[in-house]
Amino acid sequence: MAADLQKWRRSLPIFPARGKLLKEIKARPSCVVVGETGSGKTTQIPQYLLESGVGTSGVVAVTQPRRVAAVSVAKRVAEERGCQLGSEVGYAVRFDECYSSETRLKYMTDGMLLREAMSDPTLSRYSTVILDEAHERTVHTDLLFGVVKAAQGKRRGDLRVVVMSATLAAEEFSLYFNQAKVLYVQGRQFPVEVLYAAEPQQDYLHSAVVSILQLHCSMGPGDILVFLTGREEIESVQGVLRECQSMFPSNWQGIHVQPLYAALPSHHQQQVFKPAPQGCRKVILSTNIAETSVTIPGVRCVVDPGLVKARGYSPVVGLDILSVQPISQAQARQRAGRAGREAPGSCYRLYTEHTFSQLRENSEPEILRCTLTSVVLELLAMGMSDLLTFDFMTAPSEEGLVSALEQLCLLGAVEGREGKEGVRLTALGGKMATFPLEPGLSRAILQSSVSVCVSDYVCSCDCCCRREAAAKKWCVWQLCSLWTLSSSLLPPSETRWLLPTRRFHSPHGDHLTLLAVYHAYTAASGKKAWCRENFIHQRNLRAALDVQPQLVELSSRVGVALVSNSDSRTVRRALLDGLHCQTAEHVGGGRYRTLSSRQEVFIHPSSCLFHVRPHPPCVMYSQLVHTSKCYMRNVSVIEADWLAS
Ligand SMILES: Nc1ncnc2c1ncn2[C@@H]1O[C@H](COP(=O)(O)OP(=O)(O)OP(=O)(O)O)[C@@H](O)[C@H]1O
Repeated sequence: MAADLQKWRRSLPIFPARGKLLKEIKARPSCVVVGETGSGKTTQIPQYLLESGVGTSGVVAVTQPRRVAAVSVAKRVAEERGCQLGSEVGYAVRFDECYSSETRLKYMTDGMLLREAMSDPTLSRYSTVILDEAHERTVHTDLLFGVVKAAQGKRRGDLRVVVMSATLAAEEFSLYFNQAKVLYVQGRQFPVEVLYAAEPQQDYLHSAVVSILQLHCSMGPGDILVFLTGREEIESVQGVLRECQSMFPSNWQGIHVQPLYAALPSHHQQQVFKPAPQGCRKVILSTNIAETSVTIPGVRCVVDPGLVKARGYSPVVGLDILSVQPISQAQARQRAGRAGREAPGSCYRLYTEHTFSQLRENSEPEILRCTLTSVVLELLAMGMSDLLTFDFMTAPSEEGLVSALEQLCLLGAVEGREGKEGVRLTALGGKMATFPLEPGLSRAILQSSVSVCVSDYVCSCDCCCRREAAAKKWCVWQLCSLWTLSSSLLPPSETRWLLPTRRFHSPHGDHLTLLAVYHAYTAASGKKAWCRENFIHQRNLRAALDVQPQLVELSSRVGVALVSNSDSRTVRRALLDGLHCQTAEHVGGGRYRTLSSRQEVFIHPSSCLFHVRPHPPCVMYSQLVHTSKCYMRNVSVIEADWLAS
């Protein structure tokens, strides 16, 4: 096996360029590598560096925009090197780490490296930082550009930076890193035939289902990867396929569906990399998290409806809204690239060639289209008190920065002059930055820990967490751990009202419903059977619980005692401390208006408050999603007079 893999490595398009790449990369502090998808950038360049001895002077970090890619690529590279994952090759993603003092090559999400930079701005542990999939321009990658450049400019002249991109538009990266040399890797591994719809499709979900069924009947061996926009769509397509299978078992029995989306816990995501059961064809229904870096073994065909759910800042609401948008041409190429990784493949675009030509070439940098509250908190935690001097590759708008500062001021995280210069992080802000959560959630945890003190004891270990739950104590921090995976814990919205989980519905809303599910699960004796009966994903719930000890540890690191509360009211008030900008009042007929911007919003059908009558007069929510209307997700009832205090 190891010998086969070595042969395979030598057959990759990047291999002939190995010597030249190493020479160029080692000769200069920064360079940009551009290569087609599948040429071998992500898996091979870090190994070449390791083999040339670079890892001995410090760890080689490779950043990825997404968890699933960081974990799956680390596994693959460990396999290619014949080592155990966590030894020479490891990974670090939010709430899941697998590396040791032996690790020389670490795949990590861009967010994780940024967190390390907060306590170690010169990244002293690393000899080389490889910023992969740079063309995606996630907020965290953009911030890392500034962080590594600043580190090189200070005491780390020896820090080597490699920016890797699959698009030819490398000039911007080169200019930013002081005219860094651009190295081109020729060739892709296998051809991918791209086919377009002859006419625009009215209903892309219907077209996706039809394409899957037709391909299943007509194509040879190989798996199918379908890009959809979110969990709801994935589950509805999965449902339709299941119905087809039960109605026409002889035709469709061989289809083995695997969902893949960000809120699925890591181990669940990793299932898609396993082969389909004997005699079956894997059909992977995925969001855009499978778009870059990942190789899903067996995939020969991609179905691409050309859409993505992305967040965008709404100046009207003053918050990010998730909505479905057309992808860019670069994304479409990345998607097609997933089909030609192990053999020639094909990609069915469910839109016309004309539509493709109208798509924007590259995605707009995320930093230009999201709220900057977390970004500003992270920058301040890294000691960048003058936001105007931060060397952004693409600077966000001044209004965006000011509005983020205002939000952080309201959350008690910053103090100082009104404006962008000379602001300081408060002690609370410093603690908030320690948690890898939205600033509002961190604030809620800290607030409940400090002032909501009806606790009977202080929790400091994992088994305490379970005792708290058994005693049905309400803990904001436990809730936050569930929240990180809330969208994958409960059954899909359209069936939720018919299911036994309905009995956990709290009249106070979704946050306490989640806690009620958690309490019932903890108290259940046969947990597996309980989850089956209640349509709860046990592994997802366990993954959420695994987050708890980490929150406990982070809290003790900032000198905070996590406490429990005996009533749900106190928990909601603590949550409101973090979410007070995300509140709305009922104005009649199920219509709500946000208190900050008077935007019209509705309770999402997945919420346990959706059917509640009369409508709660005042609510807080954790997210806005725009589909046919603007919906609030994860909604809880609050009392209007709490807002005044
Ligand atoms: N988990 C895996 N299983 C099987 N083959 C793999 C796996 N990961 C990578 N490969 C093989 O290695 C090749 C190179 O992958 P790599 O991720 O390094 O390419 P890349 O140039 O970084 O592409 P992209 O930008 O699309 O990620 C793939 O085309 C595939 O053939």
